Amino acid sequence: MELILKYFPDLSEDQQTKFRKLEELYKDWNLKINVVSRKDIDELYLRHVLHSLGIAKIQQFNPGAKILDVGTGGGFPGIPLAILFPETKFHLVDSIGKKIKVVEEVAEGLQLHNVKTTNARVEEIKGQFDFIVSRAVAAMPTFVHWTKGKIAKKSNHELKNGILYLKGGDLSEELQDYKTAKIYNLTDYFEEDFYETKKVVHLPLKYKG
Ligand SMILES: C[S@@+](CC[C@H](N)C(=O)[O-])C[C@H]1O[C@@H](n2cnc3c(N)ncnc32)[C@H](O)[C@@H]1O
Repeated sequence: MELILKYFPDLSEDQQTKFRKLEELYKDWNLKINVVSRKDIDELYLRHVLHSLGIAKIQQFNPGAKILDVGTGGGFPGIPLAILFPETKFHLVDSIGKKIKVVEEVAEGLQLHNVKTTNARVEEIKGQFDFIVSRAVAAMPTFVHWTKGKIAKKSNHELKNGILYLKGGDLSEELQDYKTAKIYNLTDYFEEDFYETKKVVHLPLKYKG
């Protein structure tokens, strides 16, 4: 938890309580349904919470904005971001029912009223969003295909509406068709090592009316 405060020192008491409680909830749920690997659960704050919050160093979400987390798994990056931006609406989607069950329970346990969950493939999700966030789900071409038409036209954020994706490795081949993609290195914002996933890719997408 100290790790979160090191980079996000202005958290309210309520946000701090939620971030603290999150560990207990995940440890409990992980005994029943394995959503976070055993090694990772001991490093929950570094590998999952702080890592997810890396997106917030690139873009602060506005109150009322709508964010879609595709392939959220156990709730990453969506749950930590929903604690950090309580006035922003998060829709967390995963195609595996038992993972969404854990996310629902965690969101309820933390009383995160800004989180909605759906057990479905993202291709089936209707509606439009300011940003689509994700980590470790699919290569960019597949991801762009799945999320086509889901970006809202009106933008009032610093970055253009689009995808914010936590990624690692050499992305040159994967991003070769996306000239407008910009890569941010998490090492510019954090001293900690995020293992293989050290980048946030911002891909602005063409607006749809
Ligand atoms: C490797 S896990 C990553 C989970 C989480 N984002 C994280 O980083 O901890 C990938 C997740 O994407 C989900 N997924 C894959 N394709 C999907 C699709 N088309 N729609 C929704 N979820 C999908 C899988 O069910 C799985 O839970």
